[in-house]
Amino acid sequence: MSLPFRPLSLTLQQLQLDGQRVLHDIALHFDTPGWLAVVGPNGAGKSTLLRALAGLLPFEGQRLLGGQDAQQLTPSEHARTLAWLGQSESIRTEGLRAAEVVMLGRLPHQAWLAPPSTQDHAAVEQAMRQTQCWDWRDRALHTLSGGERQRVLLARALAVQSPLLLMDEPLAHLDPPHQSDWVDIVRARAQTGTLVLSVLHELNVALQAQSIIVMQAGRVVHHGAPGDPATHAALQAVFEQRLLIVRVHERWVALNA
Ligand SMILES: Nc1ncnc2c1ncn2[C@@H]1O[C@H](COP(=O)(O)OP(=O)(O)OP(=O)(O)O)[C@@H](O)[C@H]1O
Repeated sequence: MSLPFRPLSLTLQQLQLDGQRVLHDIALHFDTPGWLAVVGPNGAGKSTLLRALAGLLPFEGQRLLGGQDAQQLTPSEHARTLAWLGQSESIRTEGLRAAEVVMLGRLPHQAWLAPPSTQDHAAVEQAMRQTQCWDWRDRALHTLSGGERQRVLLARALAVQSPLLLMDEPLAHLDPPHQSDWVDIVRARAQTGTLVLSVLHELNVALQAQSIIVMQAGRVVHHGAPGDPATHAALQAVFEQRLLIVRVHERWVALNA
């Protein structure tokens, strides 16, 4: 059972990496569950923003979780509250079976050295069935294809059952049917009290989110609904007017111009 939803806020004056200012002047507040997409051109700062929101990078500013300084939470409370799926994650998985990798998502729920509970096993099975990787639960992760592996890593993030779920390029390696499945999964999670923040390069998937955060040159330049003409204008501006956004079968679709 997931924890109750907690609002997440970020007030960031600046974030530097190796002495370079990568993000600046960002204020974001998420006070309801839902699915949001972060988009923008290469190098805009999307991954860095998501890492800052996840508490993985230090910055000048403040991050609040449930109204309190996120640094005040214990590591395991933080890990139960916020699950993270990184871009092209390289975890040391030699010898680990897919189900064991997904079980890593349950660590924040387990007492020190205690074996996984019935609830942990149920959460792993549910997540692996959702991402359709249960059939290869006994296979070593390194023997899986890129898309199969990504579905296992996605299951690991889902198995945490956290109220906040941050994913950087979760659709990497996924074929179109599994991209559609991912949309169904995050929509279902959003409806049951989870905030899903996802960095996406696939604009046509991002346009199905509840809300879109548009970034350019280290800043958030727009935050709005996918059907809002202001969102379309912001997307066209950051992508140098090289896309068209049109309505097809009740959906907004981005076409290369
Ligand atoms: N360690 C670093 N030192 C200096 N600059 C960095 C470092 N890591 C990233 N950057 C720079 O920070 C900027 C933002 O990078 P980030 O990965 O957040 O962009 P992004 O929007 O996710 O890009 P992409 O769409 O290409 O994945 C880029 O210009 C990048 O070159």
